[in-house]
Amino acid sequence: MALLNVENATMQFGGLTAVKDFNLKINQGEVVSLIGPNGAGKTTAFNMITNVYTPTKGKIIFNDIDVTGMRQDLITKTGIARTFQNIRLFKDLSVLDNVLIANHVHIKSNFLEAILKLPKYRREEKEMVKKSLDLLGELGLEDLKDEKASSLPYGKQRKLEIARALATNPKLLLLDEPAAGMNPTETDELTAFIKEIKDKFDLSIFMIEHHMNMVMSLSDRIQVFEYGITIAEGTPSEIQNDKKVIDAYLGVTEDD
Ligand SMILES: Nc1ncnc2c1ncn2[C@@H]1O[C@H](COP(=O)(O)OP(=O)(O)OP(=O)(O)O)[C@@H](O)[C@H]1O
Repeated sequence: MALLNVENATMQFGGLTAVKDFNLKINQGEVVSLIGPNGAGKTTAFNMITNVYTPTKGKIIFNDIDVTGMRQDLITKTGIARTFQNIRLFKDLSVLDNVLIANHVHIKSNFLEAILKLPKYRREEKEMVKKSLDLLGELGLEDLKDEKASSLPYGKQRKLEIARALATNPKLLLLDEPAAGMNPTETDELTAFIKEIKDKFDLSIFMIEHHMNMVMSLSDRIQVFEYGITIAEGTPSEIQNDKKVIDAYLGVTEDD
């Protein structure tokens, strides 16, 4: 059984069908990318998987669990983490605090134990700080731990956002346009970073991205959306040579 199975997921907003009969399988260790013109429904597909929107039809099965319509924090606990098109950080908090907050999804102490700072909570908190520092170390961000998130250069903010996602111990990482706003050098660096974390953390990845060099170099498979419908799927070379895709998208994209 694939790690992620999306079966006929459909999302309607009033009279608009943003995504229709979306089917996707991602196996353990695979990188799958979703491409398509602006407004094709890519982010909506992510939003159905993470239940920002509950699909109007269809199912999302992750790791043999039906997560369709499940509370977002519980979906995170099953092992799905995501980043957003527009970076979402606690801008006034430090790098370390940003990761610590994400880590709290796994805290076991109850509310009272936390409020009263009972020994169990204090012990857990100490472990969380250590885990967060270790993670920052593995990602090469440890030196920045005390910096305010908003003071980091853009590329580092992206990495911090990914670090926050990794702090929840995901099996599947969803990246929504991770290279948005990056120049070719930054994009290459991010591509290498994603390859590195994929291996280090044993991840499967589902990514939306417009930078075609990055998509082609990272993806095992690519799925193409147009007007909420899958018009093609295949390996990078199959997609690059698909006439429908060239007409709908590749021919007109602003590439790097
Ligand atoms: N909450 C919503 N309510 C109504 N319509 C929505 C909502 N979210 C998305 N849509 C519509 O669904 C369609 C798909 O949007 P979506 O953001 O998923 O596209 P996208 O492929 O991610 O685009 P982009 O590349 O520009 O991010 C668009 O027509 C959009 O206006």
